[in-house]
Amino acid sequence: MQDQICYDNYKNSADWLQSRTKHRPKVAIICGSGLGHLANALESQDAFPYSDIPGFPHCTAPGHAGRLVFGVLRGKSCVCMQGRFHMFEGHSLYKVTFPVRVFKLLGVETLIVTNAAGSLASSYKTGDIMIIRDHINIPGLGGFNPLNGPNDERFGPRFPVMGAAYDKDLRRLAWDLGKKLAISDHVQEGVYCMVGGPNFETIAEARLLQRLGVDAVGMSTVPEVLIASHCGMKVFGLSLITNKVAMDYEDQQVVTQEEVLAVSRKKSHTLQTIIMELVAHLGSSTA
Ligand SMILES: O=P(O)(O)O[C@@H]1C[C@H](O)[C@@H](CO)O1
Ligand code: HPA
Repeated sequence: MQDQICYDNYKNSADWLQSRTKHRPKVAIICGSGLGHLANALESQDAFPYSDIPGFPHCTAPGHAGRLVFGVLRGKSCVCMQGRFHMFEGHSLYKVTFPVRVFKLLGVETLIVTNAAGSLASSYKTGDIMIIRDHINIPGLGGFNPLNGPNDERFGPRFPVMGAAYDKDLRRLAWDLGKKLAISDHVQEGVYCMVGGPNFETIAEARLLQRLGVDAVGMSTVPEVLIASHCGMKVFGLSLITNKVAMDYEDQQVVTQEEVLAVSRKKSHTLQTIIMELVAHLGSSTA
């Protein structure tokens, strides 16, 4: 594979970071579009622009600040990606997932992924939070997979099982936290689908995805989850529903990226609260 990344590149990046921060995080959080505010809640921060970190790609998507922030969240040492990399930016899937293997080498055990997504499930409302139960990988079904190419056994097996990628105990904990925080009316659990983007779906594509059992659609997350699961990390994912996907030719609702960002910024508070509570409970008997 032309631009597959070798072990030494991940190691070089991990060593560079370890020599510049005292934090030794067990938890990594990837902040989706408009959700990077969460990183500001970290205490005792050490922050690095992606452009300074060896091997890190450049972040070009709107609403993604492009900084890696180490710090303490609810008493736990964490590392937070304030912005992620997407396939539609022109990055290879190896680059999109580069930070996840760096996190593995830093000692991270749990990956929390977040994203903005459009809903196909008729019961979902804009502003709802969806706990990701499972995913459909449309680029993956077409052969675009960050695990393509020679397998490095130091990270994981050639043919990883993906049927239980989203940790059951963490999903249950998030449900319980939703009840405790009295926000369960806004919490859903469902199937996320990654499409390549950057265009939003046609009406025919939206109808197809709905028939496939997709509850929410976006253009990210799945590559990072594949790499994290491959190397044995626990994974937990949340989608913030920023819009309803148009399903009808008469539908007047036209989604724009400005709307996605505006809704995610406005509604990100609930998502941040769930993540902060979840992190606080990590390591307890239920997580
Ligand atoms: O990083 P995320 O997934 O939040 O980025 C947003 C959502 C879609 O993937 C894409 C278009 O809205 O940007
Ligand atoms: N489709 C794809 N990606 C998205 C959407 C959508 O409707 N909303 C936010 N990200």
